[in-house]
Amino acid sequence: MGELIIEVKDLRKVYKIGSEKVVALNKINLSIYKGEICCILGTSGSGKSTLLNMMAGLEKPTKGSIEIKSVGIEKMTEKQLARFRQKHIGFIFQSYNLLGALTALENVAMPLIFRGFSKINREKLARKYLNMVGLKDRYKHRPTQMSGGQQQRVGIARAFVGTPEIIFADEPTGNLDTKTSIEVMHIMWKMAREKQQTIVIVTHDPEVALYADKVIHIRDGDIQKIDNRENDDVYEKYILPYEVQYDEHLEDAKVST
Ligand SMILES: Nc1ncnc2c1ncn2[C@@H]1O[C@H](COP(=O)(O)OP(=O)(O)OP(=O)(O)O)[C@@H](O)[C@H]1O
Repeated sequence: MGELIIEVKDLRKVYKIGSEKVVALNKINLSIYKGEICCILGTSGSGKSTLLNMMAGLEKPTKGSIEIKSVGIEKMTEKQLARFRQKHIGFIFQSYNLLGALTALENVAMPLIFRGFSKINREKLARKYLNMVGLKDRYKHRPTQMSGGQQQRVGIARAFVGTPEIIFADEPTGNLDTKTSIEVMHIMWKMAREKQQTIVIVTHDPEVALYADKVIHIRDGDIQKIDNRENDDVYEKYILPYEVQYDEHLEDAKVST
């Protein structure tokens, strides 16, 4: 089965609003292995974001445990958590969360500051990752000068640039049209596979879940079922055909110029 990277045991989260209790997660048990592309799929209010936030150590559970690389993160202090996240985790957000005053290059280079890279190496790596997401000609652009799809590609480059072992993505295609969503899923899939990184994606969109090796169906705070797919299956069904189509477009472009 490979190396266990995230293990969630008997996880429960109850929010209290005044005298009312909302059970956001009931009793979640879950194992995620190194290199898996996972989707947490469910409708609005099912508990997806709560689960992701707890796996990322952004919220504390009411009960239960979360182990990442065999370390119980629910027991860590805020300072330990911050260091742990900087070292092992990348984030991708629905609304991109880029810094508006910075260029694409500066946004991507940002996580490398905390990892102790020199300025020259930060910029070199940031350029490499912007090239990988197809933004070779956008280094100097600021977020407002880019489309949503381009901004999310900057977000992806920023999440991957420090080669974290785990990437958490909360509705990464939530603000994008279908064509751009496919593009973004394609890029994330390829980048994660290249270095055997693990991705956990929260989504309400079954089309996004098509790219996952593991789909965790969640409803009313409970896991309904978990579907596992063969890695090659996703590649042959969704990645390869997209590349063939993309290459054809390139060929067309060559012929017409
Ligand atoms: N900070 C909070 N305080 C009180 N209740 C909360 C809080 N966060 C989430 N909830 C409740 O917990 C339940 C699960 O919410 P959660 O945001 O995890 O669902 P979701 O599946 O991510 O939905 P969405 O896609 O709409 O974000 C919901 O009933 C929600 O109202």
